[in-house]
Amino acid sequence: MQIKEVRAFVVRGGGADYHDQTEAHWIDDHICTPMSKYEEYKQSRKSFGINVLGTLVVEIEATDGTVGFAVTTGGEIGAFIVEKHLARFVEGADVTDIEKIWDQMFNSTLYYGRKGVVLNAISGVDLALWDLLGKVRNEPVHKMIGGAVRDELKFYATGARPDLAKEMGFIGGKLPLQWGPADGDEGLKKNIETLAHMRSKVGDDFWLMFDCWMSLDLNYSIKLAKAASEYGLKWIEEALPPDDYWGYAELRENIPDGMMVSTGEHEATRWGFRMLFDKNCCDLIQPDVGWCGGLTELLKISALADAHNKLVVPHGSSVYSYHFVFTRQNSPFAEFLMMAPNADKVVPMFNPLLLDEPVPLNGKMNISALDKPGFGVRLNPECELSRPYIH
Ligand SMILES: C[C@H](O)[C@H](O)[C@@H](O)[C@@H](O)C(=O)O
Ligand SMILES: [Mg+2]
Repeated sequence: MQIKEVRAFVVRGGGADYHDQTEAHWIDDHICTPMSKYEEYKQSRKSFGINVLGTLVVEIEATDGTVGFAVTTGGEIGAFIVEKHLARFVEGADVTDIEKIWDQMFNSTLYYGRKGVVLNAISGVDLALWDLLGKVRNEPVHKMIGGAVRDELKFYATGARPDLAKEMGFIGGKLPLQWGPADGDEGLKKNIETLAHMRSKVGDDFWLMFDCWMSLDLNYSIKLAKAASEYGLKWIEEALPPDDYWGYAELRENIPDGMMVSTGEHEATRWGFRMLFDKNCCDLIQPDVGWCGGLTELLKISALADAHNKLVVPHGSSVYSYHFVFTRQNSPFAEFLMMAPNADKVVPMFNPLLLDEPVPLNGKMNISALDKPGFGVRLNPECELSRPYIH
């Protein structure tokens, strides 16, 4: 069956650009970033533009009227790339031409893409193609990529309240790091006090992790890891900027035994992840399927990781990662981002953009929750989309 049309829309306020929150929210409350060295950008990540892109919605319609769609972070820039550049490789192709379309999208944008928002746009088209194929074949995506290797998936929760996450049945809690090098030893002490306080509330067996969101330097990362090991930190996440492969390799050589180094959510393509493996940067990679190149590329990244004995736990991206994680032996658990403003209840991750978006119940999800064609979700008609470019 042929593809008739590709359409790219934008929408603000949560959704796939989950940092784009309109009200007070833990995810924008004094979280340490590479911009935290600037006082004016310390309190709020929105102040330096973490939510500047907004959500990109990609719709792909087949000649029989079936429509597949996907959402990712990309906004108007992403819509421009989809409509003005990528659409030409999709329209007129067969719904099964997923590999060829990916290769043409990647190679045609190589002169200005390779990573970042171009790969977000490619990922959005790729995920929409998988959704369309599933709807045409009346199959959930997980059944088209090898089938589930487990009936139940366990989740850890990312958010400000690991203590509440434990009560909700999650296997662990990932805390956003709040103080960085600019806050000196005083700030490092506060980070450890937060960890110690949470450890006292959750007991010894519940996983606790720090998400450092690219904000540290190597010396600080090693000091933080060593101090945090007393409180059983399971992994230190994205401590350094994504391109500092050398720093990650040195961090991994110097962290306490038993602690893991994770990174990858802002990495893209099999080549980017090969660098992480070849330089021994990490124990666990966290590609975002909406940013790394889509499902077609994540399958390649996952196989490479498996050959290097690395775990693949995708950065939280709702149904787009759940279908994948269920089908991979080296993806034994998943991330769930707590998108309630106080991290005190479970709400759909891409709220309010998707209808039928499954969420973990008691920290777990059964494969039956994904038994709908494609990725099994619908766009919320109450979310007003706009189409900034038409090709
Ligand atoms: C909580 C972190 O600061 C980020 O907001 C989050 O998007 C990401 O790093 C994660 O791993 O969930
Ligand atoms: Mg992270």
